[in-house]
Amino acid sequence: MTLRFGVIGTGAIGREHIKRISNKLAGGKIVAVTDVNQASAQDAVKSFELDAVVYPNDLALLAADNVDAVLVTSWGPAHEASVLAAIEAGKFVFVEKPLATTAEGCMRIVEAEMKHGKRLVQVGFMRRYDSGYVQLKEAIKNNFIGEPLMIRAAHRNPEVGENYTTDMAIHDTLIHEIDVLHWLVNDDYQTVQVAYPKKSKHAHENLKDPQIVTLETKGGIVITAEINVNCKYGYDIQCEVIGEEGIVSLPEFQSISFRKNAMFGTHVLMDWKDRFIDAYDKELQDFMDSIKKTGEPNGPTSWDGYIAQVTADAAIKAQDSGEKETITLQEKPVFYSKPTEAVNA
Ligand SMILES: NC(=O)C1=CN([C@@H]2O[C@H](COP(=O)(O)OP(=O)(O)OC[C@H]3O[C@@H](n4cnc5c(N)ncnc54)[C@H](O)[C@@H]3O)[C@@H](O)[C@H]2O)C=CC1
Ligand SMILES: O=C1[C@@H](O)[C@H](O)[C@@H](O)[C@H](O)[C@H]1O
Repeated sequence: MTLRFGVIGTGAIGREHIKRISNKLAGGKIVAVTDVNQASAQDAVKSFELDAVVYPNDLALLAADNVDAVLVTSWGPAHEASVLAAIEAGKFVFVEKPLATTAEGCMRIVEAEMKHGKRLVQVGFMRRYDSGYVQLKEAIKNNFIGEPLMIRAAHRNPEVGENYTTDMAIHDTLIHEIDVLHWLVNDDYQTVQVAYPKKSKHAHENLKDPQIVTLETKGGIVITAEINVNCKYGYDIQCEVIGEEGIVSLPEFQSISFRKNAMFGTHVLMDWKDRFIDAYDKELQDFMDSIKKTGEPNGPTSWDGYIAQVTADAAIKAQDSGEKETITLQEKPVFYSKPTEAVNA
């Protein structure tokens, strides 16, 4: 069975996912596309030689009988409405982060999905599929370093545009650490605080960069995450878990080493699209395979999207207050507690 996809949003990541579903992965086909910028949707069909219909909007696309699943890859503020409409239409949804831009919006999706009665939605938190993070999780689970005590993480981009604002460091960038780090240690967040070191001369006038975010988990683990989006030298993701008996670290992205001009070194990636390329492939392949196998997606859930948004909201509050802010989650519904495959365990 081929899963027939409609794509809502044919910008940067929408096109990346169109390419991988059409040319690389097994079991999916793009049959419909839409974008508020209709020229972009038409261009995607032409550029990727898709046998797909261009629809004027998400609702028209969702009404098409031959669409089994949608990729929601539009701008964050548009996600909630498209995801709710897709659930209403009974279609499977792969939605890029954020699930919705408010915790209330995420909760509306959670409630709609529970009302539907089975899982339809997977959120694009692809790091859970990255082999480095998977190895870290295995090591922690197997007690290789004893109880984890601290995590040091960094999310560095070479540069960002003028439209990148201080709060985006949380809801656009840190959101990946927010999701993957509590999953890594199987714990919940309790508090968050944000500090601003000396500002980089490369940060534009209204952007506070870098930022240091400190998260404490209920189990007492202290996480410090550096967000540094003008680091200049590359796209660099770091994670080190310090345990009672040892330390485990995220592997560096593999690249040849070189000896040249009196230097020994290795290359650092510049583009986020390359760093997690395997993880993007795996998350979408898993989305298709698990739907075919079990009738439900297996990856990060709407509840995971809700956790990320509540935590991001508290972190944004902490950016303004300078105080330690409490992270208060509602109780996890049984609906999202059933055991799933490894990635979500
Ligand atoms: N998982 C990851 O690593 C990444 C996730 N993202 C997320 O993916 C989403 C898209 O990001 P990009 O592709 O970088 O943005 P983009 O700006 O390149 O593309 C977004 C597209 O959505 C379209 N759009 C906006 N509202 C729409 C609506 N209501 N209906 C249909 N189309 C609509 C825009 O016209 C644009 O073509 C964002 O939520 C972003 O946070 C982006 C990059 C990486
Ligand atoms: O989601 C993403 C982008 O929005 C963001 O701009 C990058 O910094 C992230 O690492 C990437 O994964």
